Amino acid sequence: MTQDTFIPVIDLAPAHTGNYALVGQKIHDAFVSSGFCYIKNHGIPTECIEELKKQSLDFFHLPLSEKERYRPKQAVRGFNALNRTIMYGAARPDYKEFYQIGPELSPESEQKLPKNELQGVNIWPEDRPAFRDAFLAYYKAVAECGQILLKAVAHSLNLESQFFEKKYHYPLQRTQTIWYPPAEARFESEIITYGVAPHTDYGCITLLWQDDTGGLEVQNLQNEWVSAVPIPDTLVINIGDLLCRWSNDRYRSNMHRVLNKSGKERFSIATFYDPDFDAVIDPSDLGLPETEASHYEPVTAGAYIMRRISESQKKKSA
Ligand SMILES: O=C(O)CCC(=O)C(=O)O
Ligand SMILES: [Fe+2]
Repeated sequence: MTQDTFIPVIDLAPAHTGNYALVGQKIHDAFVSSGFCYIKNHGIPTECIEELKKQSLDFFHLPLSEKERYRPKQAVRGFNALNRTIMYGAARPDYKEFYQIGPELSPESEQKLPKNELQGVNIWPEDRPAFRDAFLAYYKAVAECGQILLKAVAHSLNLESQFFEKKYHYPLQRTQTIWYPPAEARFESEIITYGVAPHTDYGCITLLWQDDTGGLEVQNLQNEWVSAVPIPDTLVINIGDLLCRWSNDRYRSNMHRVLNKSGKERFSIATFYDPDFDAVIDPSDLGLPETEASHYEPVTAGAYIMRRISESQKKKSA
């Protein structure tokens, strides 16, 4: 299998006009093998991406003491400095800085949900309204793309196209702009310092925009690392452990990592587009044939994601 077929480029254009079948078939083929694809015609305007990139790089280039004013009070929202986060199982913290925002619920919606740490308000640099505007514009645009994509994913699993919509009333959407500083010297020691250490994502679906630097690598079926080379005007899409579980292991949540060997800074925007906190994730929803047992008990999306986050924190302090 060549790299092109391992991480195929899928045109989302038909799905924008309601034709999910064609896109769904291609998504199915990608998600059963690599769990990754690129999508073109994702619908997010180039200016929207470029503006968030500009605003974010301006922010990341500020002195650390200035950025630290926006460090998280809760739910990892705001600015997270280098060495702040460590991937589960990793020897060292990730060599990246990131700024994260999440959903802000109306008081009525908040009341409907159990109190949880993923809820909260976003943190914004008060003197940078253009940063906030760019972030929120992208947040909305990428959610629209996510909704269309999920209709195609529903089709790919022989589910009605509204299947995911019903589980995404107030989605757990976390969007991060990520800055990987130039890091050549980091390869001299025997323990590699990853931009992001090898991992699978926790949730359902990840939509990633990456600049032209390169560095994202995905494990192939022989457990070798292959580059997810930057392709202009595309997003990289991958599934996480929760959709793998929901699909009763039909779809693969694949290992990936970031190694910024370029000697230059790298910039990406990751969106973890996950269901409602109280959405029940049950493989039986697929309408499994009698001969196929469900591999997993039902679990709520929020409980599952919180458990994965806290397990990772336990390993960090162990
Ligand atoms: O920045 C990237 O290319 C990927 C980041 C990633 O895999 C993650 O944050 O989970
Ligand atoms: Fe990831």
